[in-house]
Amino acid sequence: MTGVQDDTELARELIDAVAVVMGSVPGHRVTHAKGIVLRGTFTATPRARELTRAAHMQGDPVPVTVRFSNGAGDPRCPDAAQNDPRGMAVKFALPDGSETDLVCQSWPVFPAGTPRAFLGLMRAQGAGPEATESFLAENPDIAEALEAIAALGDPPLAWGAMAFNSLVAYRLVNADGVGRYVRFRLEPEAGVASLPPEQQGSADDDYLMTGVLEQVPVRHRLLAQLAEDGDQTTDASKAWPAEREWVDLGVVEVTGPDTERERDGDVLVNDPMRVTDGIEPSDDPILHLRPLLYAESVRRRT
Ligand code: HEM
Repeated sequence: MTGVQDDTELARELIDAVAVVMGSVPGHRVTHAKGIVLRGTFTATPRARELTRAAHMQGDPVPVTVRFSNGAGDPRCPDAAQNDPRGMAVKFALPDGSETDLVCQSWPVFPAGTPRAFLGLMRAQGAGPEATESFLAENPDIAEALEAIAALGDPPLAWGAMAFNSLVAYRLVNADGVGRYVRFRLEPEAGVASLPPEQQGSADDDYLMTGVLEQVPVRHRLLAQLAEDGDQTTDASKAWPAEREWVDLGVVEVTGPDTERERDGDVLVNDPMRVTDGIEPSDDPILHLRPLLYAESVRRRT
């Protein structure tokens, strides 16, 4: 049995281990240290409100704050880094003044299904290639997830050419109280494209962050993959069968730079457990630990 104390300790251990692997720099986010905060709108499709009664899914446009980020812990990491878990976090401003967050990353699956398994991987990677090799030999599921991750085309051509996944599942609940488990994906309207290999060596260190300001408006469709009865909803390291239906919930349109957040001591936190009525967290243990992980990161960066 685990308690709040155990989870807080686990979060601290995990942050310590991740900081080594991700090259974290004190005073900055432990991961996803380099990013750009933008603003825009989200407009839901009619299909969205059939699945959820969430306020931003009823069809009227709502303002959003979007942060695109590299995954590394170093705020100076070059944007053309390989194998980086990049992020797109969307904060929706709801009509009642509250917020709901969607936190997605570029990997197709998470490497491990539980916080302890991920801690094992981080400690092995932190110890070096030999330790990693024997850890992966003992954990074939994690080795398999890492293969799926390595197959991703990285780095992207632009933020508007990359797809991002929630990986963890949520339950959408509609006005009749009918619930359905989903995983979210933000799919670029312009299509997915990688930076051509011949440009990777010469790309500007900030080409993603500065490029997006010239490319706005940038649009991502918010898709929901529908689970079917019997699909597991607590292990983000396992993809659902490819034939599961994808539903178009609406469009996130980024229109320009945000001029308010992260100034004068403002702390922007995107929390995957901050969800409004009509969206419920699944029982995924990684999802439930993330507020503690992110709070520990905030302690170290503020
Ligand atoms: C489904 C799995 C996960 C996804 C999709 C995900 C995605 C993200 C994204 C997109 C951000 C940037 C948020 C922003 O721009 O404000 C972020 C932040 C962060 N993530 Fe995760 N993450 C996941 C799991 C984890 C795990 C297991 C750890 C373990 C240490 C972790 C550690 C962090 C930390 C330390 C931050 C910085 C938090 C802050 O200072 O605000 N994440 N994550």
